[in-house]
Amino acid sequence: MSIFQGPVFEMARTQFTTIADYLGIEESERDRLLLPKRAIAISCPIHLDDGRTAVFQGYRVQHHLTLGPTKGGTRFAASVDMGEVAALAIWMSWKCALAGLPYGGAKGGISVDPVSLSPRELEALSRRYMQELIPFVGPHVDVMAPDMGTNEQVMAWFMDTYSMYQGRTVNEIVTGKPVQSGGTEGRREATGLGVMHLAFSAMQELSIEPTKATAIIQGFGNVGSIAGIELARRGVRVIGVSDHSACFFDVKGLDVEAMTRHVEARGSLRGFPAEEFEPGDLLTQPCDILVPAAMERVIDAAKATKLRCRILAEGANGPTTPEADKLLEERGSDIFVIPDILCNSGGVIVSYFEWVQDLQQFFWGYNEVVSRLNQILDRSFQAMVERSRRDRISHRTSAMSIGVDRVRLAKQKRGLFP
Ligand SMILES: NC(=O)C1=CN([C@@H]2O[C@H](COP(=O)(O)OP(=O)(O)OC[C@H]3O[C@@H](n4cnc5c(N)ncnc54)[C@H](O)[C@@H]3O)[C@@H](O)[C@H]2O)C=CC1
Ligand SMILES: O=C(O)CCC(=O)C(=O)O
Repeated sequence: MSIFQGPVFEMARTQFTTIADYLGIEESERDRLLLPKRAIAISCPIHLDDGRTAVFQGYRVQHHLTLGPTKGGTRFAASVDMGEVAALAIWMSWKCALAGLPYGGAKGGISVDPVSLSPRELEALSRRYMQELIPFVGPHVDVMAPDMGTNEQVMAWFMDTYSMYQGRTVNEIVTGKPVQSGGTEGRREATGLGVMHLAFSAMQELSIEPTKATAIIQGFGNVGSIAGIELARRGVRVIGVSDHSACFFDVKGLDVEAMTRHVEARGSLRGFPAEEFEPGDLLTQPCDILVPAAMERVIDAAKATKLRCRILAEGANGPTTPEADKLLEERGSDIFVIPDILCNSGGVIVSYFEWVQDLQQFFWGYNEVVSRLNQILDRSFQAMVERSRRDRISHRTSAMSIGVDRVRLAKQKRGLFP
């Protein structure tokens, strides 16, 4: 029985089969491309504040080693298991290849609700996780970054733990660190900035005037809040916002800056002074730009038939199931999908810039980071749109096939040890 199980892994497998069929990849080559090279499971014991010892299950999956080190975020969430992490690592591979980054994909995480831990327990768990993974990571082996439930502070603890072990500061071991500790300008904002930039590219394609456009955002953490702020700053009316604790909808527009301040002060949107809305109905309200920026699989077949957005900007990884994808394709071109591996690629692109700066000990300014980020996003967006038009395929099939093809060609050129 495979160690990679569950609906999220099955989704990554189904998507890959669609791409492999489209690219005409032989059956014999498919497992080599899809199955992760390394999958590590660890147990992380820590002392809780009440004196008890608790053991948390952690994972790290490194998908392929063909193009360079592996790269990807670390997720702290109750849902984390080997299957979910493996799917996310596979998606990282196609994402990095689409952006032209010299990485294979990786992802890791701990099965824990980080909100249930005290600050001291969170630090202990973060440090223990990195410590257990020291034999399997390195600046030229596998480079972690933030994902759901982790942030700049967790990255600083990872870097410090690894550096103490090495006896010197090794900034390049993780990205997404605070600027004060070897991080880059722009990484904290990068994923949300990329979502906004690509939503603007899509609006241009559809001749939508941004100052007349509306947006709905599900998930108000790093990705969702920054995407919301950046859209609003450029004149888009954000009419719907939710997180795990509360949901708001107002056609007149919501004050996303005030919402961000509320989350910074209180940890979530709970208690924000506005009228609450039924979260189950948020994604299907009419809007120009819909940004799922929380969990996987929130747009299933039932939701797909009811979506009333013009642009689906996938800030989250894997928000749309393959069944929903089929239905969206059947609806023709009425929804412009910006698939996750493109839409949220701003994060890993600026992580790449951070790694390069750390290796060189030579740091860039914010404008340089954003300008280089936009260049890569524009190149990927154009490549996706052109291939999709040329071969009459969906944006997801187009974007993923560019990524898969690049990994496959690199593997073919390197050959197999006889
Ligand atoms: N942080 C990054 O740089 C990147 C993140 N992503 C993806 O973006 C998504 C969000 O990640 P982050 O913003 O970093 O995480 P985060 O931990 O900063 O925020 C997650 C947000 O989702 C909300 N949420 C959780 N369950 C929800 C539910 N059932 N309904 C509505 N909201 C819910 C949380 O309350 C929180 O506001 C994930 O899919 C992640 O893999 C993708 C690329 C890069
Ligand atoms: O910044 C990175 O290295 C990875 C970010 C990430 O986890 C993702 O793109 O899903």
